[in-house]
Amino acid sequence: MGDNLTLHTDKYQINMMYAHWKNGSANERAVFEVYFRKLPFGGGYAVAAGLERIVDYIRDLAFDDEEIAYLRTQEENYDEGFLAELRAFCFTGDLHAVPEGTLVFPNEPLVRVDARIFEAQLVETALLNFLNYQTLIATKASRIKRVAPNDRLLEFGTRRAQEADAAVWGARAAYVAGFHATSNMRAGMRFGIPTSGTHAHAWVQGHDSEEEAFRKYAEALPDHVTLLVDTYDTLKSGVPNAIKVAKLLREQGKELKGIRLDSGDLAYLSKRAREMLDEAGFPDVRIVASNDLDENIIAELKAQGARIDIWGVGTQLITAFDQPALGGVYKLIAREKDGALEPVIKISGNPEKISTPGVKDAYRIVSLETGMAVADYVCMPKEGEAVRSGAPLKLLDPLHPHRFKEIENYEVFPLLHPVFKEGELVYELPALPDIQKFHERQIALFWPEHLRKLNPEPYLVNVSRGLWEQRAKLIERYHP
Ligand SMILES: Nc1ncnc2c1ncn2[C@@H]1O[C@H](COP(=O)(O)OP(=O)(O)OP(=O)(O)O)[C@@H](O)[C@H]1O
Ligand SMILES: O=P(O)(O)OC[C@H]1O[C@H](OP(=O)(O)OP(=O)(O)O)[C@H](O)[C@@H]1O
Ligand SMILES: O=C(O)c1cccnc1
Repeated sequence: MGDNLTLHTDKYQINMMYAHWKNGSANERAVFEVYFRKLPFGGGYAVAAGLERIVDYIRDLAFDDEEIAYLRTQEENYDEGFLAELRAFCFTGDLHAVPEGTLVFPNEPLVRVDARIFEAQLVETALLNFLNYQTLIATKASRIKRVAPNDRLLEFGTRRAQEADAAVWGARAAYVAGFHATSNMRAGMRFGIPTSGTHAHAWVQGHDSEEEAFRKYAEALPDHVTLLVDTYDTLKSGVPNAIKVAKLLREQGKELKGIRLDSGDLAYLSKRAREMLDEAGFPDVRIVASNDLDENIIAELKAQGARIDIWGVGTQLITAFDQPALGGVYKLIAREKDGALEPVIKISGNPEKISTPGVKDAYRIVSLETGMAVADYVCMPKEGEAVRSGAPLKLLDPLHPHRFKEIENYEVFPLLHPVFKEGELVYELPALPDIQKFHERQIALFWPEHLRKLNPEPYLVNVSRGLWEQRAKLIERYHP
C-alpha cells in the first residue's frame, strides 16, 4: 500500500458519491462544518491541530490506477462512468479552517468545507481523523504545559502510541502546544522538532556494573550525558555513580547534563538527588523525571516540592489516556436547492445534538480594556450579521436567548481563515515554531479561570440571534 490517502475514507462516503453520481446530483453544492460538542479531559479549552495534514491530504487527493483497480474489485460493481469521474477527481471547493494552535471551544466551526457534494462528502472521514486526534493530543499537551510552564517538556510516547502515524503527528501536536522536544527521530526529521534522548535501563543492564555503564556512555557522548539512575538503587548507587562520572567529565572540561529518575517516589528522590548533586558541586546537573506522568501527577509532584527540571511524558500524552477520543463531527449545514443555498438541520432527541443550520463564521471578541477574550461569537455575516470591532454587540445567553449582555469596547478576530479557494491553496502554512508562538499568544488571551485543569469556568460561545431563530424555525418545521 502506497501513501495515497484518497481511499482513507469510510465506504459510506463512496456509496453516497456513487448514488449522487447516479442521480445526477454530484455537482450540487454542499456546505459542511466540523465542530465538537464537549471539551476533552474535563478541561475548559481545546487546542486546534491537524490543519497541515489536512492541507497535504486535500492537495494530494487523486484516485490513481491502483485506487480505481481496487474499487473495481468491490461487489457494488461501480459503473465505469463513475470510476472515470473518480479518475478525474480533484478538490475544487473552498475550505476555511482555524489556524493550528488556536484555542477552540464546543459548538463553533473549526473547519468549513464548501464544495460539490461529490467532493465534500469524500473528505469527511480523513478530516475528522486528523483533526480529532491532533486536537486531542495538542490539548492534552497544553494541559501538561500549563502545570509546568517554566520547565522543559519532552515527548517520549512513540513506543506506546497507537502506531506510527499517531506517534509522529502526536509529537508534532505536543510541540504545537509548547513541548520542547521529542524522542521520535522521524518526527524530528520530518517537522524539524528538536529531538532529545537519554538512555535506557538496557544500557546499564548490559554492563558488568552501573558505574562502568555510566563511564562508557560518557566516553561515547561526552557532550550529551544524561544518566538513568534507577536501575538498581537510585540513592545508594545511581546518583553516587552519576556523581563519579560527573567528576570524570569535569576533569576533561565537560559537564554532566542530567540524571533521569524513572521509578519510585519522584518527589522524595528528586529532592534527595538534588541535595547530593549540589553537595558534590554539581548544581547545574538537571533532573529529568519520567514514569507514567501526566498533568495531574506533575502538578502533584510540584505541590510536593519535587526538584524536577525536565519532564519526559509518554503514554499518558500520546494516547490521551484519560480520554482517548475527541468527538468532532462533520455536519451538513447548507445544500444547494434550485440554484440557491438552503440551511439544513439534523434533529436529535438529545437537544445538545441538534445541529445549528446555516453557513456561519466565528469570531473571537477581545476586550480593548483588558486585552482578554470575552466570548466567541458565531453568526452569519452573509445574512447581514457582520461584526465590526467596536460596534455595539449583543451576546445572547445560549440557554436563555432573551437574556443578553451588550458590549462595545472590543476587537474581533475571525477564527476561520481561507485555506482553499476553488481548489487552490490560498493559505501559507506557518512554520512550526511560529505555530507554537501563536499558541502561546492564544493562551495569553484567556483568563486563568478558563484554563485551569479542574472545574474551569466555561468560556462563552455565543450564537447570533439570526442563527438561533433559523434553528428554531427549522426545528419547528420538523417537529411542529
Ligand atoms: N511523589 C509522588 N506523588 C504522586 N505520584 C507519584 C509520586 N512519585 C511517583 N509518582 C507516580 O506514581 C506512579 C508510580 O508507578 P508504579 O506503581 O509503577 O511505581 P514505580 O516506582 O514506577 O515502580 P516500577 O519500578 O515497577 O516502575 C507513576 O505514575 C509515578 O509517576
Ligand atoms: O512512562 P511514559 O510516560 O510512557 O514514558 C516513557 C517510558 O518509556 C520508558 O520505559 P520503558 O520501560 O519502555 O523502557 P526503559 O527500559 O528504557 O525504561 C521510559 O523509561 C519511560 O518510563
Ligand atoms: O530518552 C529517553 O529517556 C526516553 C525516550 C523514550 C522513552 N523513554 C525514555
